[in-house]
Amino acid sequence: MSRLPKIKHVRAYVVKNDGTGGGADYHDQGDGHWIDDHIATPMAKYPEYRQSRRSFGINVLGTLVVEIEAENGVVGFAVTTGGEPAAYIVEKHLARFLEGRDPSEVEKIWDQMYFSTQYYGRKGLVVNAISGVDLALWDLLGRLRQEPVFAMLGGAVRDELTFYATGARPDKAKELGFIGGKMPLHHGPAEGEEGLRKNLAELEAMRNACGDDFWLMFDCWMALDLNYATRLAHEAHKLGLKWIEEALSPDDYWGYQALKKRAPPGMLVTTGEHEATRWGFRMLLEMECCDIIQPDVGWCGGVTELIKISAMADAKGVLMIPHGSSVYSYHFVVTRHNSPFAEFLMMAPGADEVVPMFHPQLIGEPVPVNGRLKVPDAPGFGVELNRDIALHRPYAR
Ligand SMILES: C[C@H](O)[C@H](O)CC(=O)C(=O)O
Ligand SMILES: [Mg+2]
Repeated sequence: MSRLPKIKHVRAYVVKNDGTGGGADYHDQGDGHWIDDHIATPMAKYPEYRQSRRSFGINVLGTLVVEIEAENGVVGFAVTTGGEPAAYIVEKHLARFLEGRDPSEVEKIWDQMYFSTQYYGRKGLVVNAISGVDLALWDLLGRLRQEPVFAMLGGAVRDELTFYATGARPDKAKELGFIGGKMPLHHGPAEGEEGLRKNLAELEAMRNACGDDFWLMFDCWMALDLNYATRLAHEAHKLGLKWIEEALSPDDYWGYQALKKRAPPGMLVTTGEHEATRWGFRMLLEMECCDIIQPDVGWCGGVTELIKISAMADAKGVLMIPHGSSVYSYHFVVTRHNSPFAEFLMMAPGADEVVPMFHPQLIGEPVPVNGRLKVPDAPGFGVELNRDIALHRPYAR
């Protein structure tokens, strides 16, 4: 019988979205940032949406902040994306499954959040909102038990994390001590042979700058078709590309299955950052779509669901390297043998220095030094909410 204080209140906030918000909505950056500089996307077939992802609304949702307060005044919180629509779902629908309940009932609460929203949810925004609540609940539980989340997940299996960096400057990432650099693919199929040549020229330039042994990867952000992805994989293999990421639509399980068969031996096919729940990842795993799954813990269902996803991948001999998500993934990665390294998203505009991934929303957010990080052992996820940022609670009850 748990002796924890009951949950008193759930609150959902949004952070003002003005194109310079950053934080958990890391695509919400100002002009001149590498993350919005002609990156290949499924919208790039429309020339007017090719140069900037903000032009088609990549940052329209903004950040969601969920706070869960226990009867004794202890507050757990989490940040993720989803903004105002997710805040509505949290306050108007999900909060009822937490308030008045024991915070240790994570499984039952998750089950009720998921199945009560299944008729309009299952993936995307709704599971994003569920993830935010689940992460805040784990944070609260850690604070109440005075334990870091990684300890509640079974404890660390290694002393520190090692990171690859995602950004437009793998050469800088190498200097900064990362084990690899994942570059955004800049040109999609609509830019034809010339675009393909430019993609390969960028890879070649980075290969020359980084040397033969440094990992280089392409992040294709769902932009390609099977034929283009297969051609890119074979040409890039000659330049030592380690993996081709999220080449196709997340719904195209059949395409991923074919790509994995067609990719050159030794090149890894990775995907999953826009996939959700044990059922979505079961499709990727059973259909043998990829070599690495990349769930985002703030989008795939939270820690409670990541436990199940990770176990399935482990049993299949597939690595799980979560997408971005800062401390929320670090606490998980350090506890699992099939997550041997982690991703760090370079949020400096030029991708040339290490800055906190979710700045300015988290206080005390740890960053890798020389590509390495010891996960802090403060209670919960070990970070505090920056109360100096403008938080807005649109659906206060
Ligand atoms: C660089 C990618 O287009 C995206 O912004 C981030 C991502 O997919 C990743 O970190 O992985
Ligand atoms: Mg990616």
